[in-house]
Amino acid sequence: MALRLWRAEDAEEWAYRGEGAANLVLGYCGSSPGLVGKVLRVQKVRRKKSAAKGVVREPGSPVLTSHERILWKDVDKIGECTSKDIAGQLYALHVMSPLLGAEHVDPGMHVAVSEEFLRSVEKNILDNRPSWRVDAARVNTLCDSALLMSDHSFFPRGTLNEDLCVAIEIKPKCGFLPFSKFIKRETIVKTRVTRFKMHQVLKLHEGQISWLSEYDPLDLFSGSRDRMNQAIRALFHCPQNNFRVFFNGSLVFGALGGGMDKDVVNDISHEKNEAFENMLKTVIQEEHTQHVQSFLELVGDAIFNSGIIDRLLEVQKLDIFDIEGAIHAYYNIISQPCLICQNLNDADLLNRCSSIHSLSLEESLKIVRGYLIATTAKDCSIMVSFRPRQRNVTSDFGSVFLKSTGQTFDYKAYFIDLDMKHFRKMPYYYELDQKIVEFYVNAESALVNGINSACPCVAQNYSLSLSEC
Ligand SMILES: O=P(O)(O)O[C@@H]1[C@@H](OP(=O)(O)O)[C@H](OP(=O)(O)O)[C@H](O)[C@H](OP(=O)(O)O)[C@H]1OP(=O)(O)O
Ligand SMILES: Nc1ncnc2c1ncn2[C@@H]1O[C@H](COP(=O)(O)OP(=O)(O)OP(=O)(O)O)[C@@H](O)[C@H]1O
Ligand SMILES: [Zn+2]
Repeated sequence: MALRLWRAEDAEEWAYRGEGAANLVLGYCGSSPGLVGKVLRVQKVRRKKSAAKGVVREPGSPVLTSHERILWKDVDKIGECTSKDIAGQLYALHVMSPLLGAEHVDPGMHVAVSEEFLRSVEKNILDNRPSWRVDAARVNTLCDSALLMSDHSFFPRGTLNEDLCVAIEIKPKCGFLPFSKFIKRETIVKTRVTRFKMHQVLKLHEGQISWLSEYDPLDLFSGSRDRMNQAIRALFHCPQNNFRVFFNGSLVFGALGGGMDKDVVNDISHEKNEAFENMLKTVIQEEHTQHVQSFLELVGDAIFNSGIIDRLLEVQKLDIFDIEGAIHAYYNIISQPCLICQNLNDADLLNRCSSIHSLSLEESLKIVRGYLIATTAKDCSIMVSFRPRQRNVTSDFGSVFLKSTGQTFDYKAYFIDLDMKHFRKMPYYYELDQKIVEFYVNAESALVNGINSACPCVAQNYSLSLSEC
């Protein structure tokens, strides 16, 4: 089945499921037994190429650049890969899965697809895609393969209650504060305010969001059940591209296509979304009207019990030096003068950074590898699926007991989007980091100096949260 080339007529069996910046995901709606319960992840290509986001590659040439082949030389066969899907699959399998736990990762398998299949898919799903995603990128119809993976919004077939499954998706982002000695005095705020919080302010200013989220990744990663539940409630309140809920594979809460869904904020005690409300009533046997609270409690408990978030934090922390340290190792690897050191005027810091420049190539590679792996872990998502457990039926899945209703649920937790982050993006990562921090520091001091001197969009949303810093 997997080796057969998929043709235009096969496209009808695939429905739009979602997308991020780089890939589009389709859910299988046909009846072929080998494909039921699968999703297909197809690559997109940006309509406008930017220096940071992509390079044009000759067909048949290796996917990895020469520096990336050195960086990932220990990953079997990845250097020779001429297909992005295969390279991505090898990276998820050999780099991310051992770190995050094979039981939480499905690296998928690649399947051969024809150009006509991809063209038909693109045409069929066009109306389901958010328009800003359509404007930004289209299906890469020149790809000859795609990635077939388990659909994490379902439980595997052949089990009871197979048509009742709720799944949540969380993009947790970075869950710790950096403490690297390479962080400049001007950006030291990074050691006390999360990247997520600072980035929100820039996103608001740039019109990517309309509200500042109160979600604090430090709560989700805290290891405290109460703080985790608080994080889940904040995600529910303002989901942006960080929280979604699916019922039997269909989105019932949050924004489709990774959209920021600009104007959505939700009230836990007064749910207005009918599809979500109906789903909750089907699944949560709550006599009162506390369905949302009970559901969020269930999500928090399952994530807490699974330990998945602790695993993720460990991998994120492979970013030991922060981008302000790792960038120097990048310049060692490309054997070029360090543009960061050239512009530093703090003698002590310069001295510390020069210690990185005297490291060996192997040590520099280790720093950048750690940084890039951590970047994947800071950008991936987790999907947790639930179904009510049948009485007296044994189950291979984890279980979570919902105190407020006395129900027991099976759950399973998986990571998605474990793509390799590109070495050539290191200078971009540095620039974005500085931009986020600089904007936040300016917004903060403008607010301290008086609300009127701050940019109006930030002032409106931001004055409340400033006191927390
Ligand atoms: O840089 P960040 O933290 O904004 O993360 C980017 C994400 O933005 P977010 O802030 O989560 O909305 C961004 O997500 P959206 O497109 O905003 O949904 C991508 O995941 C991007 O990854 P890539 O370009 O596909 O490799 C992400 O870029 P990487 O930094 O992970 O490469
Ligand atoms: N295995 C899966 N099962 C069910 N749904 C999935 C699966 N993989 C992805 N999805 C859905 O498709 C969406 C897009 O997938 P994914 O995050 O892999 O895209 P991406 O382009 O790599 O994202 P990013 O913008 O972070 O780079 C996800 O947000 C999720 O809703
Ligand atoms: Zn340097």
